[in-house]
This record gives sequence, C-alpha cells and structure tokens, in this order.
Amino acid sequence: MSAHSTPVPSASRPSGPLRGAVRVPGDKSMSHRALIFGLLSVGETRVTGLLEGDDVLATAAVARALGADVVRTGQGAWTVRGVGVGGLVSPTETLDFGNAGTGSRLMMGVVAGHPVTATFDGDASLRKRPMRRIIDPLLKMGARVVSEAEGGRCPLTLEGARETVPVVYETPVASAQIKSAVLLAGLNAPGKTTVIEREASRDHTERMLRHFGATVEVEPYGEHGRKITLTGQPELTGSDIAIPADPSSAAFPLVAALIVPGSEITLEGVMMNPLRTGLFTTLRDMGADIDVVSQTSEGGEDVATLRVRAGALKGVDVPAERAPSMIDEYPVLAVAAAFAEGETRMRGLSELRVKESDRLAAIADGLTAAGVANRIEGDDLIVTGGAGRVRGGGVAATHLDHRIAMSFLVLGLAAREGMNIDDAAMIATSFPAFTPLMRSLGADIAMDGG
Ligand SMILES: O=C(O)C1=C[C@@H](OP(=O)(O)O)[C@@H](O)[C@H](O)C1
Ligand SMILES: C=C(OP(=O)(O)O)C(=O)O
Repeated sequence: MSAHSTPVPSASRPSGPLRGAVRVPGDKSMSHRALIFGLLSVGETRVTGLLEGDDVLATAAVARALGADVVRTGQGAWTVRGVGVGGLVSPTETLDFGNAGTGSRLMMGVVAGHPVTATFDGDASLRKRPMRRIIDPLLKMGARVVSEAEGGRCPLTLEGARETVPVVYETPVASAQIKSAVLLAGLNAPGKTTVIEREASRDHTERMLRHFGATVEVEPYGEHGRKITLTGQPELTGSDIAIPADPSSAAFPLVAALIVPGSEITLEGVMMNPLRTGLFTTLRDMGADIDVVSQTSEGGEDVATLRVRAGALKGVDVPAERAPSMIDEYPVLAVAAAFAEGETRMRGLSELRVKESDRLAAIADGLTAAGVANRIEGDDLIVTGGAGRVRGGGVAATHLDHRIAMSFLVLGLAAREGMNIDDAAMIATSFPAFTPLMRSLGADIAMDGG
C-alpha cells in the first residue's frame, strides 16, 4: 500500500482581480487511457500533453510492470512500446495505484482479459472504494478473485481469464470506469462485447479504441443512454496522441475567476467533449460570463480557448441527468453556488459518496466550516449563497481528496476571512502545478513550508 506523505496544511486569502492566460495540464482520463492503449498496442505510441500527476504516473509504472516499455522523453512527452492484446506478462509485485480509481479499475479490466494474476492496491482512500462494481462483470467474463479485502476492496488479487468470455453487460450506474473495464477485458475475448449504459458516461475509451484500430459501434439507448459494441481480438497499433487540457482541472481557475471581483482570465486548449462540459452549461445557467474565443481539435477532441470574467451569479436547479457530464466538478460548483444569489440544488449525487472521499459529506462539512448555509436532502445538495456573504476562515477537512482541497482553496480567494485546508498534498494526484498556476493569475495561496 502506498504511504501518504505528511499532510501539508494550506490556506488561501482574499485576492485582487485574477488576470492572465493559462493552460491547465492534460486530461487525466485521456492520460490514463493513452498509456493503457499504448500497453495493449503493437509498436510505438507517442503521447504529448500527458498529465504528469501521481495518478497517471502510477498507471505508467503499472504499464511497465505488465510488460510495456514506457519512457519519458520530455515534459508531458512519453513513448510506450506495447505488448499487444493478449501479450501481457504477470507482474512480480503488487500493483500500487496510489489514490487512483481510474487507473486501478481500468487495469482490472485489462488484467481480467488476460491469463495473468495481479494484486491491486493503493492508499487509504483507494482501499475504501468499492471494487465489486468492476469485478462483477469481470467474473462473468471468466476472471476470478483470488483474495480481496472486506466488501470487495483493495488489496485485491485478480486472476485473469484463460479464455475471456464476451458479454452483454448493462452498467448498474453511469460509470465510465465500469464501462471501460468491461470493454478493455473484451479486447481479448473472441466475438462481441457489449456495454449498455442508461446515462451516457465519458466516452474516451470508445474514442481511443477506434483511434488505435478497434471496431466499436455506438448506438443510442433510451433517452440518455448508449449501447457500445466492441469486436474482440483486434490488433491495436501504436499511435500518436495529443492530450488536450483537462476541463476538470480548468474548473478551478474558472470558478476562481468568476467569484473574485474584477477578474478576467483566459483558459487555453480546454477539452470540450460534450460528455465532460456539464459544469460549463451549469455555470452559464447561473449567469457566468464564459466566452469561447477560439475552437480547434486535438487528440480527436474539440478544444476551446475560454475567456472568463467575474460577475453576478444566481442559484439554479441542476438536473440529475447532467451529473455524469460533470461528476468530478460538484465540489467546485458548490463553491460557485456559495457565491451565487439564492439557492442552488444539485440533484442525484449518490455517486459522490464513493469517490476519493465521501464528497457529498466533505463538501457539506467544508461549506459549514466556511459559514455557508447548506443541507443534504437524500442525494441532493442544496447550497444557499450570496456574493459578499461568505465568511470563510474555517478549516476544510480534505480526506485525501484532491478536488475537495482545490475547491476550498478557491473558496478562500473570495471569502472575507480566506479559507484553510488540512492537507494539500493530494493535489499532486491530478494537478501538480495548481498552486504556481493559481499564483501566476494573482491568487494568494500559501502552503505550509512554501
Ligand atoms: O473513466 C474515467 O476516467 C473517470 C470516470 C469517473 O468515475 P466513474 O466511472 O466512477 O463515474 C470520474 O469520476 C473519474 O474521475 C474519471
Ligand atoms: C474521482 C476521481 O478520480 P478517480 O476515480 O480516478 O480516483 C477524480 O479525479 O475526481
């Protein structure tokens, strides 16, 4: 199990207008997948714009342990020489995924489809996260759990199928991690593997499967869902892939610029995949001034340069069906809601309870510590806000959760008494340059010891 280093308490203070143009690091979902598809391809994959955060670095190390040759050639530039579908080797040591749900769960799919055995583990946060939702379909495909911690958790030893069985599987919740694990296992199955989802989740796996040479059919399913069918045992070929800036990371400077009076910032090269842009839709509904100044495409995705200006926000009702397209953005949306006039109701947030922390509880507790009125009703979070009314000054408990840490540092930039967090160390999992980038815009953020 990976140790968590000493906590790094941190604080943010009311800041003058934020100004400047920045590009946040590469998308985390695409970065994990680029390495995984590199591992499963024949030949060389060259990745640019890779997120060099701890979560993705763990996936790179695991790709090596499973047989790939993974080399860093420059900042964000990596090459992977893969083993091809069917070519995985059994790792000699436990696979340590640190804090990363995505890396561990997608790799469970990869291992399940191959005749290898591997032990999956990570930090105290990952050890609390449910893995049965991933393992259940993988058992149907022929994998076997050799051992697991109570409740189907890590450390978990998985023996992959000798002959992988293609399945038709409907995911019990909208989850790109479940969908991806099944499709990745299905790569080494003869015939067709189908995943049905009632609410569409992010589709980076489907897009990358095609990019590396697999045949994937995607059909609509019901009102909001999709049916995805993969033809098994393709030969995947190493490819070049350029990773755009992560919209989930862009969310932090974006919300900061909306709530710090007088701010105007530019966010460059932000990925605009429609299954990832629910936050932008919601913030615009709240009255946010977010302009697309230019648009292009990168790595098979639409990307945009966004100009964001501070201004009045109003509370809104966020429908449950929007949750999959902004699932990681609720902590920072709750911060925007604290500065919005009136009530914001965020519906259908049960999945937030099984992220790096119980995010529903962590957001509510942090808002309370900052003096912001909020309540949880079933799976809904309701925040009553108002610009100028956020006292701040408390300490938010982050529970090994990077998004909770960054969200409450953003809140402190516009709260009367600033805000403190108990630990900023986990920010390195997804956005290692968060503090210098925010400071370059004028944010007053202080880390313990620097
Ligand atoms: O597939 C992915 O890259 C991700 C899927 C989401 O998780 P779920 O599949 O659990 O919704 C998201 O929260 C996570 O940060 C990244
Ligand atoms: C939920 C997240 O990631 P993961 O599931 O990969 O740990 C996240 O980055 O917010």
